[in-house]
Amino acid sequence: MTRIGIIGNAGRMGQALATAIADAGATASGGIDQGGDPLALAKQSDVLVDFSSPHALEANLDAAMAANIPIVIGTTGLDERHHWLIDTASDQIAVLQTGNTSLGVTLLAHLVHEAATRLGEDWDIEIAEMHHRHKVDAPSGTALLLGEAAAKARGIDLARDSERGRDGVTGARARGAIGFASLRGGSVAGDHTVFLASDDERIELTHRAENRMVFARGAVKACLWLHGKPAGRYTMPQVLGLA
Ligand SMILES: NC(=O)C1=CN([C@@H]2O[C@H](COP(=O)(O)OP(=O)(O)OC[C@H]3O[C@@H](n4cnc5c(N)ncnc54)[C@H](OP(=O)(O)O)[C@@H]3O)[C@@H](O)[C@H]2O)C=CC1
Ligand SMILES: O=C(O)C1=N[C@H](C(=O)O)C[C@H](O)C1
Repeated sequence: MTRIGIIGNAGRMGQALATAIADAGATASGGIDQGGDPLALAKQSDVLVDFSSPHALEANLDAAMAANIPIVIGTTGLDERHHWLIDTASDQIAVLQTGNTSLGVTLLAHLVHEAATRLGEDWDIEIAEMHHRHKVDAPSGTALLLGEAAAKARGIDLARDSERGRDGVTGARARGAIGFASLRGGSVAGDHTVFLASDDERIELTHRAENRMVFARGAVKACLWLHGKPAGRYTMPQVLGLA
């Protein structure tokens, strides 16, 4: 039985992961929260799964490398340095990082890529997301992942060509930009809509997570798939056979 160590154990995702691990016939080898020892956890695990905080990422990657085991990173709010750390670690161990581990969002990203490839720049792309009142980062990791799918299809640089947090007299939207809007409230597990808006018509591609088990099941699938894989940076489409 694959032993999965949970980082962010007592959190909302940590609790969902415990259920998903048992449902999949794997074993939770233990779990840590803030102040816990990721290396001790890694030494008693076959794979780590991290749904905690960006502040924890470096120590978690170091622990996975020291124990020579793979790690699945679901934590969002990552910046360029975090991605550099992940790229560096993936020279040594198998790493999978994604803003959303659900099957539905993984497929949605494919659909967004397809739509953005086929529709020209006169179709404006806007991404709206809504999450529960406790969420601390915006835009969501999923919104950024969907934005990346659209940007890749259009051959643009998302960091340069996006419009985030409009407020006041912002001027008209820039042609070709990808816009983001974030709502927070209640207990919403995660809703995302990608709007493709042209003159006189509009397409809306939406995913709604009804609860966190969709993320937890996908994350456990990723853990089981990653166990035994050589060093490298892997993706959810690979895990789910959609690549
Ligand atoms: N990729 C995906 O599919 C999904 C990603 N997420 C992301 O996962 C993350 C966690 O979400 P959620 O479970 O809702 O958040 P919670 O706030 O409920 O849980 C976070 C957990 O991480 C722990 N934690 C904080 N800092 C550290 C640290 N330095 N080392 C170890 N553990 C730490 C917290 O412990 P303590 O209470 O002691 O601080 C807490 O138990 C977020 O970034 C969220 O966006 C969420 C859902 C799906
Ligand atoms: O914080 C959450 O809850 C979620 N975070 C992820 C994100 O930032 O996209 C995934 C999911 O939408 C839930």
